[in-house]
Amino acid sequence: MSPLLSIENISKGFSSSGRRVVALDKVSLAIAAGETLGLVGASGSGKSTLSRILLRLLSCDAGAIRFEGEDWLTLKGAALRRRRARMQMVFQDPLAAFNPLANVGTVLDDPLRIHGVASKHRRAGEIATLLEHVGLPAEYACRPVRALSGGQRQRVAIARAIATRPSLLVLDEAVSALDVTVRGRILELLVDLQKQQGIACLFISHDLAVVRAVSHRIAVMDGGRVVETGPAATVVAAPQSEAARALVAAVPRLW
Ligand SMILES: Nc1ncnc2c1ncn2[C@@H]1O[C@H](COP(=O)(O)OP(=O)(O)OP(=O)(O)O)[C@@H](O)[C@H]1O
Repeated sequence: MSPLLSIENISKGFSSSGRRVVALDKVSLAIAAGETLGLVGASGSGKSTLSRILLRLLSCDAGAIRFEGEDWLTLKGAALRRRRARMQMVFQDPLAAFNPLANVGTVLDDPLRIHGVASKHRRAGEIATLLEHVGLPAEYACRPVRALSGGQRQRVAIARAIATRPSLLVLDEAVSALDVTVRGRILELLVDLQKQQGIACLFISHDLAVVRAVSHRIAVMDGGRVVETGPAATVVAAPQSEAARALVAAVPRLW
């Protein structure tokens, strides 16, 4: 069976102060339907560049991406907008993605309306269900986003991401700004959602402990390349690359 997502030989360079920086060098990865792939690497290894290319926020120099059987990088206009419903994202700072003056109900109503997920009279019920999925009471729909805690905002960001019934969530440092207890709860929520709804996830973080908590497989990036891929437990217990060994050594007490 072909994977849900396949990233094939993606390369990207930047020119910075007259110097050429190779951010990605022939990166290839695949994610099966319902699978969580953790993408981990030190700062500057190329993780965010890859996620921006995947989300069509940045173009690449070479390579191809297939998503749900389509050539993802050549999709344009209305076709791309339609297909975006199937690949949603959660970033580190949800306030940057929301209108902070909006209330939670509006934040969740937008994707339901824009992508035609639910008719007008069904949308309030759909919003209540989304809030329930992420562990928030239905009355939170009336609260302004800016009045929520960081963890609650990230729950709303996750609810918004799953509103369009995606097959893939891209989570880029999605729990990095949260304190340890809240982070643990959000990770539990993501694992539960992934199990209940079978959504595949690309979970990007510099923190191996966080990636290990949610991922089936882990890919390790270093200097713009994927240097190791394997089952999460194997990569953590027996890292093969220098980069993976360094990441494991950074969290020694966990295993
Ligand atoms: N717009 C840009 N202009 C110039 N260089 C860039 C640009 N964006 C990224 N880079 C460089 O590309 C490389 C990869 O950066 P990237 O942000 O993808 O890494 P990262 O693994 O996500 O790091 P971090 O965890 O710190 O965000 C780095 O050397 C970075 O300096």
